[in-house]
Amino acid sequence: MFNKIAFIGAGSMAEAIMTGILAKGFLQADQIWVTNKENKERLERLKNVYHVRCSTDKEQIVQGADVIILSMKPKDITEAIEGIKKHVTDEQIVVSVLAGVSTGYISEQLEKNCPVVRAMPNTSATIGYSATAIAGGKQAGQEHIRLVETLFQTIGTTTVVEEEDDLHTITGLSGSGPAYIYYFVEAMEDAAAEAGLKPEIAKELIIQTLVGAAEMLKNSDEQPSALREKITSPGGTTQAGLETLEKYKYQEALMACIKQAAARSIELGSPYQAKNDANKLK
Ligand SMILES: NC(=O)C1=CN([C@@H]2O[C@H](COP(=O)(O)OP(=O)(O)OC[C@H]3O[C@@H](n4cnc5c(N)ncnc54)[C@H](O)[C@@H]3O)[C@@H](O)[C@H]2O)C=CC1
Ligand SMILES: O=C(O)[C@@H]1CCC=N1
Repeated sequence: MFNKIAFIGAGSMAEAIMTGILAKGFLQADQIWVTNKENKERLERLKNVYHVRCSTDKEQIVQGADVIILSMKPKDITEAIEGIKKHVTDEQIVVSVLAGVSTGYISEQLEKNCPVVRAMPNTSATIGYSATAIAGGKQAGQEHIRLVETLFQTIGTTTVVEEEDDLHTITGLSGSGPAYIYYFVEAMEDAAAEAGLKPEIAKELIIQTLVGAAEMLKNSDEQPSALREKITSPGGTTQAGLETLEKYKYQEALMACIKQAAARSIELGSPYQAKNDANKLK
């Protein structure tokens, strides 16, 4: 399906995606080409660990790639596109995993008619468990979106959204989401340690509790609130715990967290809106 994929940006997200692709055998290592801004040591490491092709020669990276994955920070998008645009053709699919930046801006900077697709994965891609949301830009047809879905399905699930602007909320929800879970686990570990539990015992119990709750959410027809109520015996331990969370406004804090992350996505993308962007922020 794809003969060559080019990553422009060689950071943690690019690494997570390429790890997933390689683990699934979707592409061979020598079909994955990677470049970054100027960190040759980092490219050398990726080459040694994953046996992918690394180069600082942008033409060599981009030429003949079926898909070009933009995976730099939003602030670097303009310079990165400047570095590759003369090598990009209308036949290539450009995929951006950048928070906030619109497909319209990317098309405008590329000065090409190639399809641009925006994807928001998360780092669980590393083990094939990303929840990736995808939205097509103006030049992207259903066939391009489907091809991009096929690619991202190697690193987890894909969900196509009609409204590109929904990706801001999604970034705050599932793009950043794993970090909130890890933060939550840090607190559980600290609480266990303070109470004198051995870290390895606590870790095993915490992880299985998370996996079990996730599987319940996935497999049960019941709402999260109903599942919660089943655990909460009147006057019991769970009630005591939940009341404490309520006292600390836990739900309010989490909702504010997701809203703030989404607002930050809008903010990060705001310098990079296309002049004539149908997807311009309302
Ligand atoms: N880390 C995460 O969990 C997620 C990140 N993202 C998005 O992925 C993107 C990358 O994030 P990370 O991998 O965490 O960042 P990172 O800082 O680890 O990596 C960024 C990479 O871009 C390269 N770069 C910078 N300027 C460049 C240029 N002009 N030409 C070529 N390469 C250039 C850097 O050298 C570096 O290799 C961001 O836009 C972020 O919004 C999306 C979903 C999840
Ligand atoms: O923190 C960030 O900006 C990126 C986007 C989603 C996850 N990490």
